[in-house]
Amino acid sequence: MNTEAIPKQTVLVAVGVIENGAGDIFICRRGESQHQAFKWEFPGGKVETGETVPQALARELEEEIGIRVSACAPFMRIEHDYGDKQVILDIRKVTAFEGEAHGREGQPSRWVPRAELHRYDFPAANGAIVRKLQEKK
Ligand SMILES: Nc1nc2c([nH]c(=O)n2[C@H]2C[C@H](O)[C@@H](COP(=O)(O)OP(=O)(O)OP(=O)(O)O)O2)c(=O)[nH]1
Ligand SMILES: [Mg+2]
Repeated sequence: MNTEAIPKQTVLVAVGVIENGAGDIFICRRGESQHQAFKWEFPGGKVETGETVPQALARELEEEIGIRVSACAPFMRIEHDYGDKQVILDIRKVTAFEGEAHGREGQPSRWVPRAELHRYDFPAANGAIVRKLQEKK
């Protein structure tokens, strides 16, 4: 069978960049059974059928880190091919939320100063996000 002819699985992912009053960014570590296991990530997840990206982001951030998003704005969009999986990351800046962000599924999580983000091992697709967050304004 010619496997090259089979279209790769492509997933649309809603990703949240969450900042606190001190300018730190919230990140989580992916679990062992997940794609890109043990990498650090900006929380988020797959957009389900019938959902908009902001709806998916609000649902995922409630499920994964226990916050309620009241406003978000487009930040950037990245397409990346991991070989086994192709992802489209629709990254949104969370501009207003309620609740205390925490790893609600037992995953390690922390607030990190922007200037330290590059020290964390993120999935390959995230390089551009980290660079944009660290650009001098
Ligand atoms: N959430 C998130 N996913 C990312 C980032 N960078 C990156 O390449 N990804 C990839 C990894 C996964 O292939 C995909 C996200 O899927 P996910 O595993 O978070 O999806 P989900 O929350 O619906 O999780 P699951 O129930 O399927 O485990 O996007 C990132 O910063 N955050
Ligand atoms: Mg997820």
